[in-house]
Amino acid sequence: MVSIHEYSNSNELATSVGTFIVEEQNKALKSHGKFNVAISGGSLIKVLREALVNDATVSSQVEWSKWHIYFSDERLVPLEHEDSNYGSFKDAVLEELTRKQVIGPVVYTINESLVQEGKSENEKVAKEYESLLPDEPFDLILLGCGPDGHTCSLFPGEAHKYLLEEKTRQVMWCHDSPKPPSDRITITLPVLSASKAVAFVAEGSGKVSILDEIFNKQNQELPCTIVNSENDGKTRWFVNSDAVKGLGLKTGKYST
Ligand SMILES: O=C(O)[C@H](O)[C@@H](O)[C@H](O)[C@H](O)COP(=O)(O)O
Repeated sequence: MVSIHEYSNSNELATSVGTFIVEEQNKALKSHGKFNVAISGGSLIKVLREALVNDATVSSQVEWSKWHIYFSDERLVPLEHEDSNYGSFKDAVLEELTRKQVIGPVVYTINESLVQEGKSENEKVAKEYESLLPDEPFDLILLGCGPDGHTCSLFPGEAHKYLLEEKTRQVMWCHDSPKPPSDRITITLPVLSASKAVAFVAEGSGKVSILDEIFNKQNQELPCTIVNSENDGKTRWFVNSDAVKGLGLKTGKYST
């Protein structure tokens, strides 16, 4: 069963996400001495800042030097561009670690020089990024949920079916993303299915109707529903009360 953890307050939600991440970190360190985690862009990054940097209890337990951080999807723009997921994560978290003189994680970015060469290099960017992925399954993949039910840069609809149907490649690319910017890379469903744990974070009243589609109507055309179905038992959703208002879902707090 997919667990849904609901919080009325955003700080409480962030603390809970942070506690969960530390728990997964500790399991990974015990089993293989490092923590391989993939993160998404969008509002998740603000939650990560709150959870892993601002929250004193959680941040004191994060062993950053043992983290290997990848991006579950990345926008194909220069790393300093305001749309770059790496850039947002750097501004929100990495710079703060530098300021505090914390030994930081290893962070795997796209090859920026290929991005500058333009769309013709998208496939190469994806292939190179795939070659950086860990040999073993991810310990944790952290996801967001778009208002159309996309996650990573796996979008619903005919035009993007090829992304969902990919069975061999671990990283795919697209040049017509419905959410700007248009050119992106994304990990694929087999990578999500292999991951030891998967967690979504979704906040705000703007998510109610898509969460209704995902959880109540179980719309199997939606990437988020597919991830839930393929990863049943190891998937958690951290939501705030506004995002699930009136949906009648069975929710409970996360506990270790
Ligand atoms: O790079 C991206 O755009 C993301 O990885 C994307 O999949 C995001 O997680 C969702 O669109 C949810 O975004 P919000 O949490 O901001 O709604």
